[in-house]
Amino acid sequence: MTRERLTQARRLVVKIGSALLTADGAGLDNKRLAEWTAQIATLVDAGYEIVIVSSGAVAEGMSRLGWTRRPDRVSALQAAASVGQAGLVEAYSRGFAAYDRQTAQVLLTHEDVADRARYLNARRTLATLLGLGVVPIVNENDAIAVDEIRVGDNDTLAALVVNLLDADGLIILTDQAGVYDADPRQVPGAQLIDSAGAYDDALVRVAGDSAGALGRGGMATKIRAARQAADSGGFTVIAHGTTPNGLARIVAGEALGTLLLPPPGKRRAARKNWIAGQRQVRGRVYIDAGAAHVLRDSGRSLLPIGVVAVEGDFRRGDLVACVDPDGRELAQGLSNYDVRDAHALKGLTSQQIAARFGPAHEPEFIHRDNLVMT
Ligand SMILES: Nc1ncnc2c1ncn2[C@@H]1O[C@H](COP(=O)(O)OP(=O)(O)O)[C@@H](O)[C@H]1O
Ligand SMILES: N[C@@H](CCC(=O)OP(=O)(O)O)C(=O)O
Repeated sequence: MTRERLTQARRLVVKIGSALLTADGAGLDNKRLAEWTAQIATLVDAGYEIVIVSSGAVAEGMSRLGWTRRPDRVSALQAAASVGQAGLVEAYSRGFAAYDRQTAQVLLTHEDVADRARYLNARRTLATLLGLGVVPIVNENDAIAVDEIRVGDNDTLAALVVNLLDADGLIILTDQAGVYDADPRQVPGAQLIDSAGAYDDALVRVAGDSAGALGRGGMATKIRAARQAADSGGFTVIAHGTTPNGLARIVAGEALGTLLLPPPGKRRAARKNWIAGQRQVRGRVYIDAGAAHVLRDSGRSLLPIGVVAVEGDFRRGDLVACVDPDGRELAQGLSNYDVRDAHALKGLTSQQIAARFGPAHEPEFIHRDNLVMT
């Protein structure tokens, strides 16, 4: 029954991890890659819109450069990624050319989804490519991404693309048949989970964060990605990438891999997804019990009168966290004030603000459209 919704999906993000793509440090596994391109080309011919989020740049670069050990130095990793990315896209475009399909390389950093204008640009470009019947191949722009602007792992990047494009679902192909009730590499008798709610607490306990030698996040980032995809109403299937004709079978509703479903009725507005996808919190806003109550229960804006203290260095439009009187983070949102104004305005009523600072000041500290509960 739950698998039925997969048969209605049309726009999909398919994430292929390093663990699968690279034959144990010996460069790209071209045979597997040919199988995925064949499957995806067939689905696109049948009317599906598919974005591939592909890892493997670092691993392929290492192989091309003759390195056997993953370097620790960031600059060496970035060099390997730039060498390998060229090989990666070459391999995909060769694969799809056999089916008369064009591919496009789209390299993103966190800044491309954090900055509103760049986010909208990325969305428009990807949507235009899909409209043209092109298969976008997305990866993180590892050559220039340093920690501060990095998404960090491609499971999360793929979920961001799901949110960006309002995709119906995410299929994460990896080197395990799905999510087990314990890490199958550590626990031999572990049982495969057929389906679960993306937000089920039990999932977090079963997912170790140990990745393979080439992967980055292990199962923990995949579960987090499923939650992020669920926030825009998308399902996630985590499945083994070498199952014959696996993608077509998954979208036909066959019980392959683990299906993680969004909670019923959950579909956050694209703008709120964008806020939730932000990583860099620039400040903290301590709110009183009354403000915590209206934020939690009535979905209203945060007004300065409910703010007790502020800290951090933020400007208007930056992301700040709202902390309740018990010290728990309750929400995140985009501040209407910079930190100096915030200090001056905290605790004041809207009338006091208008009287002291003139009507130009926005009455909300964070408008409810720019606020996401955490
Ligand atoms: N509960 C679990 N179920 C399945 N795999 C798990 C689980 N917990 C941890 N893992 C590990 O996660 C690994 C996959 O993550 P990773 O190596 O990052 O792959 P990829 O490169 O495909 O992202 C598996 O090989 C497995 O050892
Ligand atoms: N962007 C990196 C991969 C990062 C990553 O998340 O890897 P993985 O966990 O294997 O999907 C690369 O192309 O090498």
